[in-house]
Amino acid sequence: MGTVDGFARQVTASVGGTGAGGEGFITLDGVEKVFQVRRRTGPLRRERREVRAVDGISFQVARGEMVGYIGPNGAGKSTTIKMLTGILTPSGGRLRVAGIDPSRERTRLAHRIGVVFGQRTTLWWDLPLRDSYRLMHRMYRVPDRRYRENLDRCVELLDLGELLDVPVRQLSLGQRMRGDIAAALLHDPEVLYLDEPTIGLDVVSKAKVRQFLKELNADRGTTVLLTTHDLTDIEQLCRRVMVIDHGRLMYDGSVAGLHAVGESERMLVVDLERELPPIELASDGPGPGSGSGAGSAPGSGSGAGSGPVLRAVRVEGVRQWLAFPASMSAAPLVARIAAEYPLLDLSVREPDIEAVIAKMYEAAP
Ligand SMILES: Nc1ncnc2c1ncn2[C@@H]1O[C@H](COP(=O)(O)OP(=O)(O)OP(=O)(O)O)[C@@H](O)[C@H]1O
Repeated sequence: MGTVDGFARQVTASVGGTGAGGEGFITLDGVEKVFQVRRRTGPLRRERREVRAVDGISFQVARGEMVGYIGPNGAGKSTTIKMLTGILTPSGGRLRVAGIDPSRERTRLAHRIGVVFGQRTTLWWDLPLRDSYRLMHRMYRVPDRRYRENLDRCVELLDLGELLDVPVRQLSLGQRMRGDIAAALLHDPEVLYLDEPTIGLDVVSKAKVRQFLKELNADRGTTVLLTTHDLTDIEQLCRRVMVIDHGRLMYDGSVAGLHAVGESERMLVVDLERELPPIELASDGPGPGSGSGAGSAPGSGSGAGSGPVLRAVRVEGVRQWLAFPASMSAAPLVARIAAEYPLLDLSVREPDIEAVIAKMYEAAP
């Protein structure tokens, strides 16, 4: 752990984006959460054990920021969010959201925050969406006009028109998620916590949710803290990302910086017109097979002087998996491949969070 701690200090110091001085809109200062758990160790014996779910985390988020909060399973993400909503009380440290201590003034804070837990719904299972929203209107005492405006906006942007009279239990996961996001926004919260908002969604639903969040943040200046296992969510939505592992902040900085620190790789998966030797492209020159049309057979050489920036790591018939540094833009590589190889189809795969974090550990001094 010592090495990793040293590494964490190094990356947060060098790439960190918390900004010194002043109080953030969301501020955590040495926040801890320790759970006491009992475990049966024999027929009559029970052992008490401490789980340090959050272990001294400090960061600040400015008003209007959209920040990714990522980490492997059990890292402490949900526990942090629960403390930020006031559901859980920290065991130590100081925490403020919009100047409010969440666990002490949970009700007051509730009017200023919205929460979406992707794995659970805040909607009433047997009621149509419209009725759940009416109940929330009353609960949060949202002025009528404001409520109607917010509802109309969410219905339009989240494409909920056809679904308002459908009981929640009959909605698909993607429809329910959009319904939940609308529910979290009816009272105009200044902060939105999203815990896995795209989990289990298909590509189209994910795109809808992401587009909506982008617009929400841009138009309304809503501060967003986003927890996800999908790095594409982070790539598309957040300029800043924090990584936690074992309850500690491992990294706080840009998404590109995360890839650089973790030396992670993205993958282009290409389908070619015919089987070819493994593709390799050098960073500073035309790829192999220049002048090749569909009829030529490009070789696997690379430009002089530098190593390959993209290389095939797997070949199966006409399909090749081409790895390249995740900090690089895929666009110029795609253009080169399309120009130089007989390309039929192509997709980009993002590295998963576990792989990026594993690389961070490997890279730790
Ligand atoms: N109520 C609880 N009682 C005891 N331990 C808990 C409790 N809630 C969480 N933990 C433990 O705290 C640690 C962090 O859990 P948490 O749910 O915050 O992780 P996470 O990063 O959100 O994980 P995931 O990505 O799997 O949702 C885990 O070891 C978990 O088992």
